[in-house]
Amino acid sequence: MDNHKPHEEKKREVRSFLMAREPSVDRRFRPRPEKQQRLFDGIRESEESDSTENELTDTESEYEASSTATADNPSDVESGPQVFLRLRPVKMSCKGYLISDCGNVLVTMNANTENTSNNVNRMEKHFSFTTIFDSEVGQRDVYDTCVGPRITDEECATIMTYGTSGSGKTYTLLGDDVRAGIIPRALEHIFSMYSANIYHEPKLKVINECVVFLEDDATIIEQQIRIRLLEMCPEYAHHDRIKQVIRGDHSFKPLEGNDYSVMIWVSFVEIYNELVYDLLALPPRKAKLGNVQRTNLKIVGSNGKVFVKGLNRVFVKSAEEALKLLQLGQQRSTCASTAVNAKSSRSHCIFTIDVLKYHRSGMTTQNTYKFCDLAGSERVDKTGTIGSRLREAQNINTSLMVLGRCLDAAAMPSNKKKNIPYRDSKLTMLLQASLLGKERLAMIVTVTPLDQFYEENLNVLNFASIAKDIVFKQPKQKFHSTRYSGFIDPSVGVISSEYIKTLEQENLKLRLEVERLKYETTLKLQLQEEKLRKELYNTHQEILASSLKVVKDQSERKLANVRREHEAMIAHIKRTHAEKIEDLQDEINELRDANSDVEIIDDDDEDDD
Ligand SMILES: Nc1ncnc2c1ncn2[C@@H]1O[C@H](COP(=O)(O)OP(=O)(O)OP(=O)(O)O)[C@@H](O)[C@H]1O
Repeated sequence: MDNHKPHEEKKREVRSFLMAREPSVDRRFRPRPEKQQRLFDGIRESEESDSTENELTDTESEYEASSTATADNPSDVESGPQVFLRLRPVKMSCKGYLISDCGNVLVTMNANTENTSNNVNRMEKHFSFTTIFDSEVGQRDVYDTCVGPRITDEECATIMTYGTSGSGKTYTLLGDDVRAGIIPRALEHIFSMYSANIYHEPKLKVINECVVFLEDDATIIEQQIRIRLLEMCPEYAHHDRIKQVIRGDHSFKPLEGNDYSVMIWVSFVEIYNELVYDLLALPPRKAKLGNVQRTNLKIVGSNGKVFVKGLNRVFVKSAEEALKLLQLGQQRSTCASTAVNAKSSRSHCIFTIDVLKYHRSGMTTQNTYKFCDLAGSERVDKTGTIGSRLREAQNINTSLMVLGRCLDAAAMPSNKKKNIPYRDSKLTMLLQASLLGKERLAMIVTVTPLDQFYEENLNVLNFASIAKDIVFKQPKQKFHSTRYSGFIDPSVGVISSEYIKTLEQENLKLRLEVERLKYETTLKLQLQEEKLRKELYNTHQEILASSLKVVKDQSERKLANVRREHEAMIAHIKRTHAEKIEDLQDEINELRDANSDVEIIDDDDEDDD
């Protein structure tokens, strides 16, 4: 149970460690307030009756100020981010870190001058948390305290792990093959909770932070993307065992009711050296896993919504599929061996689970769970980091510093609130919704309780203390209006008479609509037929007229030719006959002449006789 009450403005003024300070800066020249103030004035007011008052004067103020003030109103704390502390198991216990008797305050003190660069850090400090998980606390309890209630209550939440390199951030989120982390548990929890109403087709999708209904061809494409990515995933041999372990650890209850359908999508994004990459990007066909071309994606802000443009959201049907994709993304993320962690994450990674719940009323609620594995803060001077590791570390530290500034601005009392500098880093841009209090924010701070990390741990704890002071309004649930009647399966569970009535009305409406459409279609067809017939007749007439004309012309031409030929022939025959007549006349004349000669000769012959 938490004991804080973030109400007094004075509380912030008495702090001496709000931000992690660069030890090399000479603090003597820092600007100081003109009016000197006694450090614990604000605390004494609320602690008048406290008998331990005098013992408090040589410690830092954080714990006293908040713990005493908040005991009477714990509900106030619930409205801010929850900040948990998890201590990594170490071989040798270290006296510098102690958990107070009340169980939610970490007391640090280090007399060893080698581990601290200034006197302030050597002082005893008290840091309070929502809950502290000692090194013996297992993954199950961490999940049940930090994440489980958010999922059971169906609240959007961002869960981020923050700490020095090697302190167990990735372990807390992912776990190992035996001790599942909070993400596998969350996936099992979600799929168990909605098991009866999981819809196995990607019909609704969040695109640019809006819920969109997918047509059949888009649904097929989404299924193909899902199958292709799953084919690339490494075989997750331990899944069955992990599933059994998780089910043994928790008893997730299915939600009651059947008047909704649920579709679940996952996405995985990496911020490396201030560039944003999609860890679930689909490679071009034939490209191997290692050859995936990484494209830097843009973060877009529109109408108060911030999203990564072109980020692949993948539809999943089971916790196993989602885990496979998580592993695939994990393989693609940037990690390297450093002085403190053999497999150190060199980037910030955000794994997002979107639960789209379509209600029969036509409303869709969107619950988003973001799991953010922040890269470890690092003292580059101590670890001797060089080259590309140094550049990574500088980028990591810068974005964490901006996150700290955002938390600091968000923690300001409302009358002193400044603009929160979200835009100063990609990480804070993406976490804007949770930093504004629109989504629940839980921060799991991981610490390796060893002397050698004392100063880094103090920075981390200071950072956490800022987050603890933020007060948010109650987060709102995201609603979308999307109509699609295909989701509800009436065969599931008991059907209410109201539901049947709605369906009958819907049915009647649809029948009438079908009749109306039929009538309209028939009318349209008839009109079209008539028009076509007319067009056909006209065309036919035109063709007939033109062919008639052609035939007429041709026959006239032929007739004229025949006539000419006949006339020529008659003339020729006439000429021939005239010539023949002339010849015959000539013959007749000759014969006549000859006959006249023969008569004369006969006369002479008679005389001779
Ligand atoms: N609570 C824990 N219980 C058991 N082992 C742990 C715990 N915390 C961390 N470890 C182990 O410590 C090692 C480093 O942890 P992890 O990789 O999670 O660190 P990290 O904080 O993510 O570091 P980095 O920022 O460099 O990526 C891992 O081998 C992990 O198994």
